[in-house]
This record gives sequence, structure tokens and C-alpha cells, in this order.
Amino acid sequence: MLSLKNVVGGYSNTPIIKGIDLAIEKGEFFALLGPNGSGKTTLFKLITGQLPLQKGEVSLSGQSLPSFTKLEKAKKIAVLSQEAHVSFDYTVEEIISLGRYPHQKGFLKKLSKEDWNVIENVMEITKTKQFQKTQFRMISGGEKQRVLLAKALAQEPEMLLLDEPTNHLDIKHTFQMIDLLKKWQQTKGLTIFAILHDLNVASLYADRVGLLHHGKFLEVGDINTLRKEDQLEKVYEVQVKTQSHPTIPKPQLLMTPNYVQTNEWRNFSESFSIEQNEKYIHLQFNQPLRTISNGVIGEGIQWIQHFCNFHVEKHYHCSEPDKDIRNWMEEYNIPHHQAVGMMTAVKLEDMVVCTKRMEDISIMAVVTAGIGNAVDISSKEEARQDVKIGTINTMVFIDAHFSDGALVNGIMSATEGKVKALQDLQIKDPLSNTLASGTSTDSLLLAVTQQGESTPYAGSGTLVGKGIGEVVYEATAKAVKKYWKRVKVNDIS
Ligand SMILES: Nc1ncnc2c1ncn2[C@@H]1O[C@H](COP(=O)(O)OP(=O)(O)OP(=O)(O)O)[C@@H](O)[C@H]1O
Repeated sequence: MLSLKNVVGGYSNTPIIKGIDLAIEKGEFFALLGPNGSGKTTLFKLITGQLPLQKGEVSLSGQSLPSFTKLEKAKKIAVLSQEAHVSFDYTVEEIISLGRYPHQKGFLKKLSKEDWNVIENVMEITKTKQFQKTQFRMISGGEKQRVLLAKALAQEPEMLLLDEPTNHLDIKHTFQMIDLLKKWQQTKGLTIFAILHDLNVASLYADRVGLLHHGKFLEVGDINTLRKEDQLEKVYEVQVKTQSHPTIPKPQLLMTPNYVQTNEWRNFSESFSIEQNEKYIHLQFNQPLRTISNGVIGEGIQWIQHFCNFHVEKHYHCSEPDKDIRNWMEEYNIPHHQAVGMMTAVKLEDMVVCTKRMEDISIMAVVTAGIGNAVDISSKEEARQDVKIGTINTMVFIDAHFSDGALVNGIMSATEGKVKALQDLQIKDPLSNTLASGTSTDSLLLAVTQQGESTPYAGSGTLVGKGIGEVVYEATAKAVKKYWKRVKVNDIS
């Protein structure tokens, strides 16, 4: 639809834009990205005709854009630029109705019924109706932006060119505006070319992005272009980490500020306290640890400072256990937003703490174990939810620096240590009568200080991985023996 061929231009003989080729398809949402001064607005002005081309061609549906009359152009393209000057004291409604000008017919060019329908509709969807009679100069910057978008939409263009359309908008209105644009793109085939500063917003909405650097495209591609951390660091000169959005398959970027220094832990063994009573175990560190867990709360990979294991009755059943844990934490003044919470019916005084030092790496495992619900994961028996006391909750704390991959490795090493302990103790799945590999509701967390050199591996082939396996093996075996002893004395299974 829009085609740029070797576009060169700027403000003097030395061009800012140094040869841009681009083809935007009908119905596409294209985001133009780049740091301050890279030439985004200049390129925008070369497309809209606010600046003359020094070289090259801009065409729309095969026809050179400068050859369109003003009216022809206005029927096809609406522009929302940074420099939208509204010189007269128009009301909001009057400004929006200016968008209908290209569609008005006859010599006197009056607004038709259809024009008013369109104006009403765009006021409705841009949420500008409530100040339709207010003078434009009397509304806020963000409201002005929405009014100008309403005017652009009232033009019913095939293509919308936007220069930082959200720069005055708060989060709610940013998302509202781009959601609206996306809807018009999807339902009316609107083609969108937008300069966006927020790379995360671009990733969520654009089909393709172009990364401008010193007046040239470094890359034009789909949103996975935003996964190229090296390229973004070179262009924006900030440390960037790409992550996947947790609920939709799109990249999101996290910037690391320069002021961040390596945290000082000094002595790992003095950096935490353990509180244990009959209701809960609470380990509190003096700084957050990079933590991977399947806790009832605090699951996934997060930075966590509080690690809890709550005691529940043998027949505890609740449809919202996470809510319960949050309530208990509130009751005991534990900040649940910075906590992992597990639960067990095992007596908490039977908690086992084992430590190990592998060269200069300290590892500590805190385990509570019940094996009433022991399961052989490979047996053909159906999965079941019993009410026996049978959960192994394992917390592993490590004074090292792990990559996300090493965290996953560490979880494997800890699991292997637990399984080996159950096998050596000949724990069996009561249904299949075969060796158990765990219990039906085990919880596990690995929390790492992130001190020192980052390691990408923590499997059984590494010193730290072996250490994790060994310490979890020892703690699990001891905890199971304590459980057996209690079962024998009290028959609690
Ligand atoms: N009116 C002007 N006259 C001369 N030079 C200009 C003019 N406007 C911009 N420039 C120069 O052109 C270069 C690119 O500016 P442009 O506004 O296109 O960048 P941008 O990528 O849109 O930046 P930003 O993100 O800050 O809006 C800059 O070096 C700027 O100084």
C-alpha cells in the first residue's frame, strides 16, 4: 500500500534520512522505532510531504504521493503529528468535524447526516463526547490527543500516520487508544504507521517494526526483532533483557539501570533468620534471592525474601489455598508479595536443615517430609488426591549466581536428590507397590543469592549441581526417618 524507495531527505543539503526502502501492506500495523535524533520525525515528514524528498519516491497504492491533490490525499491518509496546531478557539466537536471535510460534497460543503453519524461514532469510541462543547484549549494534553485522534478517524482514512500518539497519555489511555487503533486495523482494514517510543507497547500491538539508527534502518522485521538484545543495546545504549510476556507470546523488554551494583552479602550464614513454631516455618533473608518455585504463592521465577511452610490439618481442603496462605501471612506480618508459601500436614518441628560447602559455594536445604501419598510417577495407577499426610516440601538456598537455565538445572538436581533418597529408603507407592518417585503434592524451591560469576549450569555434571543433589538427598532421608519415627509413635498417617 505505502511504498518508500531510496528515500533521502532532511533539513539542509546534508540528509538526515539516508536511503530508506520500505513496503507497508494494506491492513498492517507498522511501528517505527529508534532513539532520540535517529530521524523518525524527519522520515515521518518526508512521507507526509511536510519536507521535500531530496531523492527517492513515496507512493501510495502505486501512485506517487506528491501527485495526489490535497483532497485526494485527505481521503486516503490521516495524519496525527507532534505539531498539530489548532489556532482558533474551536470546540472539541468543531475540531472533530473538520475531519469530515474531505468527504463533504457540494459547493457550500455542509455536514450531512452521515457525517454527523461518523462524528458521533468517533466521539463515542475515543471517549471525547463528554467534552464535545468544551473549547479545545480548555482540555488536558491527553484529552487533546484523543480529540485529534477522533478527528483523524472521522476522516475515515485507509491509512493512519501517527507520530508518538501516546506521548501525553497515561497507561490506561495509552492502552485504550492503541486498543482502539488495533480494533480499527482488524475490523476496518486500517493501515497504521506509528512512531512509538515504548518498545513494549510496540511489541504488544505492531505486526512489524523498523529500527532506525542514524537515518537508516538497522532492521525491519516482525516483533521478534525485539529479542535481539545486542542490537537494542547498541542502538539505545542501555542494558536490555528480553523476556516473554507471561500470558501472550510476545517479547517484553526489561532495562537494567547503570546504578545497580553487585549486592553485598558478606556472610551467607548470617544473612537470614529461621522462625519455626507449630504453625509455620519462616526463613527471612536480609535481601531478596532469585527464586524458582512451585509454591502455592510466589510461583515461577521471582526475587523473594521470605520463605514459608505452613502447617495445615490432615483433612485440610480449600478451593483457594493461595488466599488462605496470604491471610495467614498477613496475620503473622509476613509480606506475601515478597514470599513463597508452601503448606504441609507434617509436624513442623520435624523440619530438617542440612548445609554443605562446595569450594566457596554454601548450600542449605530445609525439608519437611511425609510419605503417606507416595507415588510412582511411572505406574499405571490413576493420579489421586488423598488426605494422608504425604508431602515433601523442599527449600534449597544457594550462595551462587545462576542464570535462568541454571535455576531449571538446579531444580532437576534437587529432584534427583529427593528421588534417590526415596529409592534408597525403599519408599513405595501403596497402590502400585513399586518404588515411589515423590509424593502427589511435593513443593520445591531453589533460591540463589546471585553473588559472584554467573553460571549457566547446575546439573549433576557440575560441582554446585552435585552439591544440591547431595544436600537434598541427606535432608530428605533424615526428614523421612523423622516422619517414620512419628508414625510409629503416634500413628499419624
Ligand atoms: N527543523 C530542523 N532543522 C534542522 N535540523 C533538524 C530539525 N528537526 C530535527 N533536526 C535534526 O534532525 C535529526 C533527527 O531529528 P528527528 O526529529 O527526525 O529525530 P527523532 O528520531 O524523531 O527524535 P525524537 O525521538 O527525539 O523525536 C536530529 O539531529 C535533529 O537535530
